[in-house]
Amino acid sequence: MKHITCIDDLRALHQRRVPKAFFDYCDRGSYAEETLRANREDMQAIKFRQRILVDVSKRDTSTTILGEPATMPLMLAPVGLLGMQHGDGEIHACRAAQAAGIPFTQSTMSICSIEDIAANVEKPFWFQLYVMKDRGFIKALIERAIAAKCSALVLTVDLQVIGQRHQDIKNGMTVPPEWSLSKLIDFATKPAWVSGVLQGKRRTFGNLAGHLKVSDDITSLSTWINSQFDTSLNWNDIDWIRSIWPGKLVLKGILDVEDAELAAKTGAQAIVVSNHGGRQLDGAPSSIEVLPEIVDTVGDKMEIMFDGGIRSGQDVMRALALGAKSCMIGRAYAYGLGAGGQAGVAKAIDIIQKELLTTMGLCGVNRIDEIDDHIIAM
Ligand SMILES: Cc1cc2nc3c(=O)[nH]c(=O)nc-3n(C[C@H](O)[C@H](O)[C@H](O)COP(=O)(O)O)c2cc1C
Repeated sequence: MKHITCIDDLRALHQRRVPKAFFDYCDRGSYAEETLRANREDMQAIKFRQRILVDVSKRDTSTTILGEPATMPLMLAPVGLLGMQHGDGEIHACRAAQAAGIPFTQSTMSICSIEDIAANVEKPFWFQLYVMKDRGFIKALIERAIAAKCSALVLTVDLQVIGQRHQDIKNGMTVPPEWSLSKLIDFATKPAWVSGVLQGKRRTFGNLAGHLKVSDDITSLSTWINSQFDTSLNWNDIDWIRSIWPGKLVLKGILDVEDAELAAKTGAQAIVVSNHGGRQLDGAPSSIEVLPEIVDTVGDKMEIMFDGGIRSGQDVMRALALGAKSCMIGRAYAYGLGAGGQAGVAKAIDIIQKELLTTMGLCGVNRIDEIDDHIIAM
């Protein structure tokens, strides 16, 4: 990994090492990808004030996230199917996060189960929940997260209806998965990926397999999932979740100031300002565009987390400057996982931390809590 100097390098390596269908699943967005692009373009439009001759010899990225110490204001976002980017991907990503001293969030749609991860890592991790129609299964899933000592529940609220990703359909990432000669040839040219995934514990949805009345193969479980997204889900259901989950609750997928105000009344400790990485409502604003207004409205009532378009420490600095307390990365670490397993995720985190430290120095700040909009060039 010596010649890997930035997240784009990890992305290029991921693209070379992992079959196209899985790389595209990670990389692309919904419909015309306007929101996916806006996440990056609006981020890059924010410019820093370069400050000089400030003593920046005591720079430190440490902070707290949900009241727990963290080495930097960064978390690994829930990303589905990590175990298809690299065998046992969820375990590798969680280990890298814990070694770096930051939280890892497991997706409901992961390949490893909650129990697989808990048995293979040293510290508690966060669990992300999609609420399905089968409330008996969801209750049991929350109870499994409690039993595994997960330290926060991240309830994703922006996926009642699924945005279409054209490229997934073209690549046969469908239910049932489509097999073509070109796909088989693609797999055959990625032997390291194939052997890694074959050596992994599972090749299906680990949190679902063995817990439903349908068969455990990926096609049956995908069909079940597609029939289970609950379009009737609403604010009242949060009380039901809170009656089962006693711990810290984070609502992920808030993009509108009115929703942020409603979220602040639920008793959740935090929200993630997010548009699901441009994978859901295409034409929605970028997360960074709406962040300041949401911070102004509810920033004193709950912890504001941010995601969408972060590919560098500079981007973390931008989100913090606009009021986020911490940031999640999705693709940035998934590229690392596809590029090189646990070492690749560790590299992604290390790149972002070093960039953040340097950017702090060049903007004349030493501590995370000194970062605010005074570092932005207006
Ligand atoms: C491949 C992929 C799968 C994802 N799966 C989930 C998921 O299972 N649950 C969830 O809440 N968010 C999911 N997300 C959204 C991420 O948690 C996060 O909001 C998004 O990736 C942030 O944008 P970024 O990729 O630009 O950092 C996924 C994102 C990607 C790229």
